[in-house]
Amino acid sequence: MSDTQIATTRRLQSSKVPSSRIGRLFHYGGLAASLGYGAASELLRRTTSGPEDSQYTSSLVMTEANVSRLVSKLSQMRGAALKLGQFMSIQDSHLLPPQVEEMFRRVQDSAHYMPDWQMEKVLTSSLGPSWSDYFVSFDRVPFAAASIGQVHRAVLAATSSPTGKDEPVAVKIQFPNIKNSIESDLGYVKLLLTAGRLLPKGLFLDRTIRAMKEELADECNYTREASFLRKFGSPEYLGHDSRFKVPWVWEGSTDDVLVMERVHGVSVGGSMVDKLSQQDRNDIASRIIDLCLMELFSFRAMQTDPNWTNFLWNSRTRQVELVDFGATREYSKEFIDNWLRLIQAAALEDREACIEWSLKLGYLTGEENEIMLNAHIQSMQLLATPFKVSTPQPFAFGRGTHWAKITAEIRAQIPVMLQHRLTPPPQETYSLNRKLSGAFLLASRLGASVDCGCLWEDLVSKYSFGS
Ligand SMILES: Nc1ncnc2c1ncn2[C@@H]1O[C@H](COP(=O)(O)OP(=O)(O)OP(=O)(O)O)[C@@H](O)[C@H]1O
Repeated sequence: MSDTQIATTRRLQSSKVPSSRIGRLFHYGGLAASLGYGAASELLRRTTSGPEDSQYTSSLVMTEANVSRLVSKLSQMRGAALKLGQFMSIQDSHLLPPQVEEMFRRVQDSAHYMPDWQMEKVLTSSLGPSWSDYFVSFDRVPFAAASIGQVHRAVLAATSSPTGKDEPVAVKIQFPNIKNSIESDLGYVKLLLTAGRLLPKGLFLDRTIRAMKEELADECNYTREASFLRKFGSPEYLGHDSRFKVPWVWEGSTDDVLVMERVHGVSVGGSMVDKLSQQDRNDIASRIIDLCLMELFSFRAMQTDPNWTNFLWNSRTRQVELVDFGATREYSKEFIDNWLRLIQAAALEDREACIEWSLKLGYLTGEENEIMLNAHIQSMQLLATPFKVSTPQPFAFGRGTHWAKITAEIRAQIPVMLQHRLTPPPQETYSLNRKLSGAFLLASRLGASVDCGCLWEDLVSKYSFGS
């Protein structure tokens, strides 16, 4: 097959990543012009003004042509633009109007990759002109493209590999200059999205964008990612836990090129789900929720991107293989102590304690009205439902279950909180909520039943508060 054929079958497109500031400015500027800026503003205002707005369901939504233009431009810009799509589509799903969600979903699906000469340039400057000597073979067409990089199949030569044998590896190569463009890209994307005055105030978009900026800067540092891969693979973390597999990292990896053991499982959220037995689905979901709890309360370091493609099921080894540690965050002991107290209070339906720990965490200022207090407490209690003593176990996720009703109820609280919120949620909760809701969503996708009460009890009984 030719490169083009391969790219087509994989839904990847080759296109030069605009790497200069001027180049990027030109791309965004051109996009705004092609959409007709005034029309775009009005369009976006109407489609992002939220469910309370009567125009929310209005027929004046983004036209198919405009959606396609945005999708293709944002996909080509990659970096911040694509990340924003991911961030919003996971974190704020059901908050954004369906057309905007659909746009982000399409941006996420339509990845591009660097042309060969640009990839060669990154590899040469990062690993040196003889970079290919490290490999027995190297597939020059990537098999996966992502927000800030692309991933190639290769075989690491025995002389370089940590096992002393030729080893199949995945080589993640970062797009050039991505890290230098974060700030300006996010600015342009925000401008395009909000066109000045558009999103509901409680979204605290500036705050969300600041959180994203920090996360993106971390994700552009593959050396940081490599250190978390090593940490999670160590015996103190998951090294001895046979339920999981964490790839090893080649020591020659750099800030821009990450070479790691290639794993062979398939995404747990994809179409393979239909082929799994109910027992396996329950087991996989249980492992993923347990992993979430271990990351939070035991490691205090969490891989916060709950994208399904980051959990791979290997039916031969019967392990959940974990990839993408770029979005790993660490949390202070104080934050985790307080957050655990809050969830415990919510699980016990103790309103006063819920307020107390929410104040400590900075969720509330103490000046909130009753409407906000009730919405906040109710949503925390709903979120804690799987862990409540009174909840029958195993807890069923998925369509038509109690959990489906709960998520609808949590969703109903969002516009209320957006309207009455006095302070943005604590910074840590952006990534934490994203991961937790992602894990529950995955359990729902798997239609799994999980004994969450047992997982929770086990955790609480082992946890020690304080330093
Ligand atoms: N070690 C590996 N073995 C096999 N496949 C891998 C490996 N690492 C990454 N991949 C594949 O490459 C894809 C993208 O990798 P990864 O998620 O690490 O990149 P990313 O830039 O952080 O992407 P995103 O921002 O979309 O999460 C993964 O979803 C997976 O399909």
